[in-house]
Amino acid sequence: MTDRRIGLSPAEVCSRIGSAVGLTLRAAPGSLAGYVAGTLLAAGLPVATAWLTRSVVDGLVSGVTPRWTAQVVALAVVGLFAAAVPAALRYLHNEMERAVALVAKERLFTAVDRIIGLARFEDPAFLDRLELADESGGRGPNRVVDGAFGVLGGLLTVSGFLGSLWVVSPVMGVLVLASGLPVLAAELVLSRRRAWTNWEITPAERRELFYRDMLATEQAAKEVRLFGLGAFLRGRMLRERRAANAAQHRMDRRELATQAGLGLFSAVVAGAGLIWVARAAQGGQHTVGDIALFIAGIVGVQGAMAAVAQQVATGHQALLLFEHYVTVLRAAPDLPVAPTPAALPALRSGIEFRDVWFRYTDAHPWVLRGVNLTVPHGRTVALAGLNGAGKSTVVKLLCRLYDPTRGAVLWDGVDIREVEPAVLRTRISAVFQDYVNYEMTAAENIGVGDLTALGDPARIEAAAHRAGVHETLAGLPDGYDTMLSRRYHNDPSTAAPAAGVNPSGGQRQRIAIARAFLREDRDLVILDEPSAGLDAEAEHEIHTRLRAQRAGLTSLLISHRLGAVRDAGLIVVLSGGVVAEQGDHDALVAAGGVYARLFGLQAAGYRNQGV
Ligand SMILES: Nc1ncnc2c1ncn2[C@@H]1O[C@H](COP(=O)(O)OP(=O)(O)OP(=O)(O)O)[C@@H](O)[C@H]1O
Repeated sequence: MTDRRIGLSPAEVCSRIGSAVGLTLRAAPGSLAGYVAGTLLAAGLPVATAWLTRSVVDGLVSGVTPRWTAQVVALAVVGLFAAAVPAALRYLHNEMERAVALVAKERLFTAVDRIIGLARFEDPAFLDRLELADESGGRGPNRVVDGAFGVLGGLLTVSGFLGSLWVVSPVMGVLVLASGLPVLAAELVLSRRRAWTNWEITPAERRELFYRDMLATEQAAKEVRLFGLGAFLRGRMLRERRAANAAQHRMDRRELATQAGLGLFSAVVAGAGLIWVARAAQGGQHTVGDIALFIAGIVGVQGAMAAVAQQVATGHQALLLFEHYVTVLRAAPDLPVAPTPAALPALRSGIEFRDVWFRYTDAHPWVLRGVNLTVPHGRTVALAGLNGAGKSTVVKLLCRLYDPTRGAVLWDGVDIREVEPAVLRTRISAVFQDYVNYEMTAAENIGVGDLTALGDPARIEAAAHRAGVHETLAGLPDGYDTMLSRRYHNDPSTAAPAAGVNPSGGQRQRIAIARAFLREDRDLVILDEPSAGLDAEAEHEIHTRLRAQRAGLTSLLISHRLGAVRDAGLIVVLSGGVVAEQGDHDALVAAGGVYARLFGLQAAGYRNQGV
């Protein structure tokens, strides 16, 4: 996924055009049919105008007949179509664009949802590609369709006008056609360059978005104001914009120079042709109608050739961008999936880390260096250790958000890599250290823990009760339907939408715990710092509830407050990437190691405060 190549082989071009047309056909078949018919009709209209003009002009010179009158009427009808078709095409185009964008987004984010682990979301090149895929998936297919049928229509116009030129001078026809080839080649080079520029500026544009968020979101507003970061962040944001602008400016200059050169070249060819035909007409070789036809022909061929080149370039650029979309859609799984996944019966014996080594990438240091650890069925294991010891990493490996670099995580002896990741995850309930605050209603914030509970207020309230947050949520302006965000209204269509609220840190933590309570029937409960933001009373209360909740369940508890872990049947201390100590509280205190030192420090802190 980190491939930054820009370019497609002819086979890839055909396959991508097929994908884009297929996507459009599926999303908007009626609009596509109308658009193709309209494009081809629009292509024939200028040629029909030129030929009819010639006949009308010659008819005027030679005398008015009923046939001449019919030609005048036909010219007027063609004019009517010429006026109406572009507007109809624009309408159909917009219809197609909206329909295709919807289907493309659905497919893109279904593919993103299939990503098993987290590593891809930490790969800047993938994130750049995803950004372009989202952008090009919406408009890309339409541009490819525009390009493909625009080229077809353009070629139709070119051949029609070539016929006109041929009548007057075959040599001139060939010359004008040949003069279009450099235009086509130059436009192709430009389109490739523009696609590269888009790829090149995406990192700057993503960083610009980051600074924009820092400047305009409530989460960052406190620190930005207190630390006076506004000008600093604004400067950084504008620096990224300037870098992107500079790349686009270079591209625009290149395009301007190329197109000015091409325009001059076309003008010279057209001027030479005009002088030649005017001289020939003076010599009596051509009629007035011939001259009119020649002028329309040369302008038409050059205009249509330029339009074809432009369409080829736009289509080519759209294809190159569309490639990002196709690449994300067809990406190989980020973590290996077993061809025939093993069944995952209810946990009976326990979960084992067997000689697990792990680093986030080859460029990162080892976090775990041969961890051997067992979480026995029906028991609570507490994980302790200093900041950065690897406790949350153990949690991520358990949920298979990464695979061990070496060694294995076994569920009743079955390597979790052999199991369907979605099945494994249905067996786990978790409160992550960096749990999510969903900008949704209170009920939804809890209900996302188990989507089957979303329409079941009784279940949601029961979970909130147990997390000790029911009174708070029931007392909100709209009860459980209150939006837990002040950035969005719940229902903006109502005359006075209820105000959203920002829960306190501890309330949010209780909501995250309620979410985990919804999944109480799972085999494994993971609690990574579940009470870090709670006051002492709430912490005591929550731990009592969690203890009751965990009774008989298999659980992994991480907490820096060692008072909260002392009751765990087994306490495991991670240090230096290995299990440095393990045992129950008394054994570890007696051993006088890392745990005893940390516990002693915390206990002394409380004693010194006279508690
Ligand atoms: N996604 C990541 N990519 C690279 N390194 C990471 C990533 N996540 C964590 N690390 C590194 O791995 C090490 C272990 O981190 P981890 O979060 O597992 O520690 P922890 O024991 O949970 O710490 P804490 O007590 O501070 O929560 C740290 O050095 C951290 O910088």
